[in-house]
Amino acid sequence: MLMQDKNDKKKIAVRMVKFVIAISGKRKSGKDYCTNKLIKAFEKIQLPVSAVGISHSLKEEYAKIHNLNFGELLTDGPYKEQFRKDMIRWGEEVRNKDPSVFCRAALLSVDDSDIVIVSDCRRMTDFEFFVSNYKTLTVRVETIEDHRQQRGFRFVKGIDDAESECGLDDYKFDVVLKNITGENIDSRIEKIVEKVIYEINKL
Ligand SMILES: Nc1ncnc2c1ncn2[C@@H]1O[C@H](COP(=O)(O)OP(=O)(O)OP(=O)(O)O)[C@@H](O)[C@H]1O
Repeated sequence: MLMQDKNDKKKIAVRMVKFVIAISGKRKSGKDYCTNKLIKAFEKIQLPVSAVGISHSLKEEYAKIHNLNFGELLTDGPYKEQFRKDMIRWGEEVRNKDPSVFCRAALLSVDDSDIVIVSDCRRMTDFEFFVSNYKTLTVRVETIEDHRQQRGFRFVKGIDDAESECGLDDYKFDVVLKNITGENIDSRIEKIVEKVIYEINKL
């Protein structure tokens, strides 16, 4: 289990990955959308890349510990809704003891990819973990407020003003990726790919 052998897992995680693209952004800014674009761009030039999610690993651990259906927890249906509050509470409790626990777990799901995209960094401790353990490019996905709303965003007190949503607002990101609906972002994605290749070649 994650909590029992965390030191072993930390060692393994640090050994496996060559480069991390750490993506953050507000809800519905388009983190997943841009992650998929990046994956395709790397695949096009046959560079092995994996994408992982920190919240995905939290849900996986929560499901294991509570003997729940992990697949159902990943959906937005009523099953997840039953456990949502407790899952958040549990996640906070675990993170308070060990802030990078879910970051490490996320990287453990990677086989042997040189490049890993972490699609949902939300907290300063997430960035601190990746930046201090791996060669990392920090990316902020930004869009226009109206576009977030068109994509389904509605402000929720307690979520959109919480640390998990605002903790990285003042971070100095390596790249700010503008993801405006209707604009072709392919050249911005290619610039990131070029930056990553340049950094990897320096290793
Ligand atoms: N540039 C774009 N053009 C068209 N649709 C977009 C664009 N960016 C995002 N979307 C759409 O907006 C919705 C939200 O995007 P996405 O899931 O990538 O956001 P997110 O930041 O990962 O959201 P969350 O934080 O809620 O997980 C999706 O349906 C996605 O396909």
